[in-house]
Amino acid sequence: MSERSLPPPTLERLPVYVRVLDDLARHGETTASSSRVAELAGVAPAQVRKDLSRLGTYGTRGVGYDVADLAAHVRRALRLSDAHRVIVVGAGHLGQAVARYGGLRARGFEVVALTDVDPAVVGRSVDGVLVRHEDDLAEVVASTGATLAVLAVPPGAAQGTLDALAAAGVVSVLSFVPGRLTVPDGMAVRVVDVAAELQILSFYASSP
Ligand SMILES: NC(=O)c1ccc[n+]([C@@H]2O[C@H](COP(=O)([O-])OP(=O)(O)OC[C@H]3O[C@@H](n4cnc5c(N)ncnc54)[C@H](O)[C@@H]3O)[C@@H](O)[C@H]2O)c1
Repeated sequence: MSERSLPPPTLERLPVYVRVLDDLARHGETTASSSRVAELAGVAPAQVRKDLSRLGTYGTRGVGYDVADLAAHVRRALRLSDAHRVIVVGAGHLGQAVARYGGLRARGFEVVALTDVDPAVVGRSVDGVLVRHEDDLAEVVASTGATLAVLAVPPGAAQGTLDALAAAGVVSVLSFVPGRLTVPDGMAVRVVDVAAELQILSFYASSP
């Protein structure tokens, strides 16, 4: 199976495997069985074997997987071997928090610019990264080589900025904006709706 056509649930488990394998490597473990990876990832061992076989990786019977090789393989499947340059669109509360989050760089994502329309923030720097005017988006994408964007604008500005990102050549967007978006052709958008997630949790938190 081509990595382009991995089932979404498998794709969503891959970052968990990367974290688990990195932890094992940090603790000096060079090989790991599927059961060990499964235990640390909170997934069934058969599921781990199935996910990894979809990437064309198979452990050695009685030995397991080579931790470093497997981590490199999963990273390649996630295209994490290349450093990804990220633009944050909307330099408000959330956009600035994302740009300051050191965990992104640690995982291979470099925030290369923020954009905004508010003259109060355009020209400022957030953790050493310049806030550019949204009107310059195409030039910012071209000059930085960014392929990913984080969308953190008010809902009313979301569709326009998403379309502008597509026109500028950005192919993957993580959106924090609640509500429906029409995804331009050829673009992948993942939406994190914090309030909706909390609403789901409220179902578990309250007694009927
Ligand atoms: N703050 C949170 O905890 C949180 C949580 C979940 C979701 N969200 C959502 O994330 C988005 C951002 O939230 P926030 O709290 O950072 O808002 P914010 O008002 O602090 O920031 C939004 C920024 O977007 C800028 N902006 C407006 N139009 C723009 C455009 N066309 N191009 C570029 N920038 C533009 C504004 O000038 C502002 O700086 C909102 O849609 C919000 O609903 C926020």
